[in-house]
Amino acid sequence: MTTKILKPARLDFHDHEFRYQLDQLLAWESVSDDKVQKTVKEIITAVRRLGDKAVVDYTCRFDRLTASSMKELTVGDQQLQDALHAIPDDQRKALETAADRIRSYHKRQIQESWHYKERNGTKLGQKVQPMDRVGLYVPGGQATYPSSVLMNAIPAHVAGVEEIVMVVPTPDGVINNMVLAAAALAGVHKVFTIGGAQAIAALAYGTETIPRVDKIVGPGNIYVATAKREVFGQVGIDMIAGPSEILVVCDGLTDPDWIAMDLFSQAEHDEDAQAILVSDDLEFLHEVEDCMNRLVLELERKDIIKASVNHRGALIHVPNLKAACEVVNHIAPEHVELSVADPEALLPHIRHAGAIFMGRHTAEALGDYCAGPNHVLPTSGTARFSSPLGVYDFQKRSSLIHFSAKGASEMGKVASVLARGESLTAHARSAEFRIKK
Ligand SMILES: NC(=O)c1ccc[n+]([C@@H]2O[C@H](COP(=O)([O-])OP(=O)(O)OC[C@H]3O[C@@H](n4cnc5c(N)ncnc54)[C@H](O)[C@@H]3O)[C@@H](O)[C@H]2O)c1
Ligand SMILES: N[C@H](CO)Cc1c[nH]c[nH+]1
Ligand SMILES: [Zn+2]
Repeated sequence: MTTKILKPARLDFHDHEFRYQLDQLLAWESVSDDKVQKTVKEIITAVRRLGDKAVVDYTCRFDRLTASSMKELTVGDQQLQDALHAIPDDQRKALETAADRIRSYHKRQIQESWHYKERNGTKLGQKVQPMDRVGLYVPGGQATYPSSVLMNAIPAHVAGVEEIVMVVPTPDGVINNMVLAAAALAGVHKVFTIGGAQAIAALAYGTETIPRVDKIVGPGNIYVATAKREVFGQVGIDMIAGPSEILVVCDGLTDPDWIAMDLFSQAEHDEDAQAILVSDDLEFLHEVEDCMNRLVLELERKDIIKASVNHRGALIHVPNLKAACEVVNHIAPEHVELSVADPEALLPHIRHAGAIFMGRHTAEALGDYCAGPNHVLPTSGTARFSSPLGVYDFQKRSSLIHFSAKGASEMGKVASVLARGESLTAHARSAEFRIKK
């Protein structure tokens, strides 16, 4: 008998410790890890004090480079265009197809300015405008992500952002041409080959070379996520998009090989990634575990998958699919696959998930690349209050208020009473000056 290398946790909905066991598995300790926070704070302080020099030093240390100035970490326009021409035809076509689909999906998210007029001529509304300058974080530590370039940059472009600055780490100095080609295709304006907390700090505070941005978006590892949380307030951020997660709900009738590989598709991102299968068919859970143990041997990233599945993976037995939806809502996963005969019937019960993949044929991997919706999604339960990255993340709103003389006189009386109730007499008198005598 061969020993199984993958041993995901086995949980049972009816076990009296089920909630406790599940919460233990969900805790992503590293986010609040004191050591990570200390490191990130030190990096941010150094970048604020020393600018480019600190960015270059940390980049050399963490990405194993030998650069001596930011010039060596800056990618010029010509290099982006060269990369676009250098990649093989099939890669260029796939990037273009994905870009077209992402663009056409995101165009539907554009928010327009609006206003209305009251009877006395007063006009009220909201002016929607793009941000001036945004920073895109494209991860690059353990894998390269041309798809994340498209997912970050296209919505920014559709929103009309004037300047799009991208950062991407290049460990050991290896630059991925497809990443640069995607940046050229998506209309990124500036690219720096830096990553981690030093890149986030540079975008948030600016350095001699790196312009300070208004908002930083994009996924990343614990250092990136912790740094984004730390600089929030100085700049806007989109969400905490950390290690990838997949939760598959299956009625036991999908090919177990498909389900095993769907789980691996997210486990292979990161040792901290999380892959969970929930089913009302106990026999099917055993079958999937066997498939996982057979298929993992064929995969290049088996070590990462092993760490992810054995530390954070789970096979959960539930009494029925309604209970499966309760589990989904408790976890609020980044991705949920409804691999069941009638996904529409389950949909009304799903309240919290970054993206919902409907039916046996909808592999989550399609959403990662080319379905059209964004793959930058809330993780670690934050789908309870966060949404996918979208055009709305790159637009901001200002209220519009234009009183007619009659409107100012009428509302002046209301404001006066409220202001005096707050003992703010300058407010009251400012409103009262406009009341018709
Ligand atoms: N949620 C999403 O939308 C989404 C999309 C794509 C990827 N992801 C996730 O993004 C993450 C990418 O992580 P990654 O590591 O591959 O790349 P990354 O670019 O996020 O991190 C690499 C950087 O981390 C920093 N770093 C590494 N070790 C460090 C240390 N000991 N001290 C200080 N800094 C250190 C370095 O500066 C390095 O450049 C994965 O977890 C993946 O699952 C999420
Ligand atoms: N699954 C990731 C989001 O969690 C996105 C991605 C990019 N490439 C492959 N997958
Ligand atoms: Zn993925």
